[in-house]
Amino acid sequence: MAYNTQPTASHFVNGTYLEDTDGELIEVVYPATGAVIARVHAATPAVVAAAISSAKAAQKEWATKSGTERGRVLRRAADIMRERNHALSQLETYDTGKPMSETLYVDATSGADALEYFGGLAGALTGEHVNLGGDWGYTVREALGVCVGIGAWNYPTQIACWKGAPALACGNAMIFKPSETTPLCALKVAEILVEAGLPAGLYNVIQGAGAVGAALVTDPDVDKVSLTGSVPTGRKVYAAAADSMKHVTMELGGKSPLIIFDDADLENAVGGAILANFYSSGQVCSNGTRVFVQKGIKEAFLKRLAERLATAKIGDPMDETVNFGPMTSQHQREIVMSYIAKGKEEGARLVFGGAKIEGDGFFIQPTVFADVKDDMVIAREEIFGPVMAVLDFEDEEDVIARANDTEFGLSAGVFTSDLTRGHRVIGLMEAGSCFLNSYNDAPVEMPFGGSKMSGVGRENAKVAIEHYSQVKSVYVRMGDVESPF
Ligand SMILES: NC(=O)C1=CN([C@@H]2O[C@H](COP(=O)(O)OP(=O)(O)OC[C@H]3O[C@@H](n4cnc5c(N)ncnc54)[C@H](O)[C@@H]3O)[C@@H](O)[C@H]2O)C=CC1
Repeated sequence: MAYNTQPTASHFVNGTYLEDTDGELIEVVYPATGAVIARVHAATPAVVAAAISSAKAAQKEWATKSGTERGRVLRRAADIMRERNHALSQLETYDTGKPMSETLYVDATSGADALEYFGGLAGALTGEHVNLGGDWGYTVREALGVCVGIGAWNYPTQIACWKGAPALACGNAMIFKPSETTPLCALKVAEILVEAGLPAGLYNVIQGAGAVGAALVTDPDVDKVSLTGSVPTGRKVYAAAADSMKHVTMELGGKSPLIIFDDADLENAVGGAILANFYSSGQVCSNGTRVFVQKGIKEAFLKRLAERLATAKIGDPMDETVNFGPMTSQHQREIVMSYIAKGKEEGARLVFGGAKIEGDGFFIQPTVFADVKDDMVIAREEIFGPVMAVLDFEDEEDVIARANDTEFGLSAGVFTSDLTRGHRVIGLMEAGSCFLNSYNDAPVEMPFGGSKMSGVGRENAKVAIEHYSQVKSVYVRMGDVESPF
């Protein structure tokens, strides 16, 4: 099977597709060709209200079901996603431009993993008994209510599931607003959940840009907001949510360090640096874009990196042998090109790529700058594209200080064959998601998220349950009440 790129309607609310053509038109562009492949409309206030009221109405009953019952629905949805992986991957490729060689293995697959994992966990959610010496207490893990998920454009299916699965497992409803750049795949997630038996209203998808996101974040009936996006948007959303004391999860940007010591296995270090910079054409929040390479291995590293980059197959993302696709939007390509120009202007040494690939799609060559200095713009700001900055270092203590000298704290990686040193250095990294002799793995069993300006809270793993539920404590007195009056 293959999905139509044009969805049945723009939104999915209360168990079914919903259209309101009064909303602003959003054209969906296939990044590999620049062709318009679908048209949707931003949610009007009426659509936002319908999404919130249906979520609110459905959530109460959902929360009364046993975890096992809720989990069963999520696990069924995971199975359906896996059965339709090819069609979902194709749609994700149309939406994002990421090559099929990635989407077939990472996007719907990772979404299904989250549904399966939290589906399995749902039945195990319990409170605690607390012995108070005669009296006693217990705790109950309760749902928060109506949760809002707001997504970025790089992993639309995955983000829709990483937020939806723990929310639903805990007994919440979820209203998901995809990025206006990639609106298609979340609708399929909603369709599949309903097919798997999810009652209407519990997973709604509405389209739109920042204004629709802001309308959701400020609605008094919304109890929690989980955003995946940039730091500037995170600041706005966090502030807006604070006004009514909503719970938040913030998965924001980064400028993560990858430290390569000269005793590292060269092939693995080069492979790690490639995964840390060029997967999804560099549009990955956790990318290790500041690659600190110890002097002794530097020339060998750069030589082997260039050799391996020259074998990247760039082109039609639907061709399953292609492994490097376009940027997701024309706008993002312009941003990345301006950073490449800045790198040249600041005197970094361009050792690979650096140019647009002419044609209708939004392609850029994988790009590497060497001799980058810590204060250069390309070493300080998140580029969100295929641009690696290689920085030199000699001393362990020095590189730790430099790696941590950033407002971000999403990820960090270390390559070394000295495991004692590896753990010592990783232990000192100010980052939420770290990698030792690896980079960018994101299994659902591991927490994912950042420290410092890169975020608040964690997605995935058992810890996500803490962010989609709250604890009620109940004190039980076994004797008489002693009061002063
Ligand atoms: N830490 C993580 O897990 C990840 C973080 N990211 C980060 O996302 C960014 C790239 O994604 P973009 O879509 O360009 O980010 P963005 O910040 O421009 O937009 C993110 C989402 O927020 C919405 N939005 C914008 N203004 C809003 C407002 N005032 N109120 C509510 N919602 C609003 C947008 O419509 C979009 O859905 C990068 O900084 C990247 O590092 C991306 C993927 C994963």
